Amino acid sequence: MPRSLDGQITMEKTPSYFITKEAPARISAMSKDTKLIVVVRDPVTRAISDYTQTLSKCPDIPTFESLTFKNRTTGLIDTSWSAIQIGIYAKHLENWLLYFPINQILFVSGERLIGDPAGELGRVQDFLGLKRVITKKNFYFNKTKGFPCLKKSEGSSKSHCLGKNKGRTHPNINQEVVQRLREFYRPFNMKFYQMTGHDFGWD
Ligand SMILES: Nc1ncnc2c1ncn2[C@@H]1O[C@H](COP(=O)(O)OS(=O)(=O)O)[C@@H](OP(=O)(O)O)[C@H]1O
Repeated sequence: MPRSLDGQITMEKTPSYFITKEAPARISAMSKDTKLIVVVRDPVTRAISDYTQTLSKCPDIPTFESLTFKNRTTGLIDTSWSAIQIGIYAKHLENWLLYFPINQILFVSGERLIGDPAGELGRVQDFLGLKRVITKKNFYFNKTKGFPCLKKSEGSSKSHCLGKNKGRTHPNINQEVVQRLREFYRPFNMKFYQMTGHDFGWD
């Protein structure tokens, strides 16, 4: 990580940090004061999104339904499948709390990031001790993309939406499988709400 000068913040984004066992110790050894931001969304939708991304690269993979279960008849979920494993947020968070206090971690709601991007980014700016420079005026809803996008900024003639690999259409998943996954995640979600002091409403 490059050093920051006074008045600067160095930021780095790596989605896999949150689930990487060695990451908290390494980051803490680099700087105990590092502020951490984690974007979390409903783990069931997250698993389907993850699967959609893999499917776009490898169209021949088995169905979501068949990858979900170790045993479809007994309903035993395959927790070794990364798409499922990553969504057990409480378990990953436990590992971070061995090295960082909870108030040094901001949990951003993936759902609110879509529904109210300015509100969620307001929380991010507050957490980082920044003036709220990004506000509602910076966003518009792009009907074609189906997501909020950034408005043109001063000096730039272009508005900006996230790329084609963000906001893909998800395949239809068997509702019984979705229900079973909801049951599976419920206790982990409850624990996560308790640990963070925030109900993300994924039920
Ligand atoms: N404004 C805007 N535009 C497009 N997409 C948006 C936006 N805000 C949040 N999202 C959601 O971001 C999801 C993709 O992010 P990822 O977590 O997969 O990104 S990362 O690759 O892990 O960095 C992506 O998931 P999918 O919908 O499953 O593609 C989106 O739901």
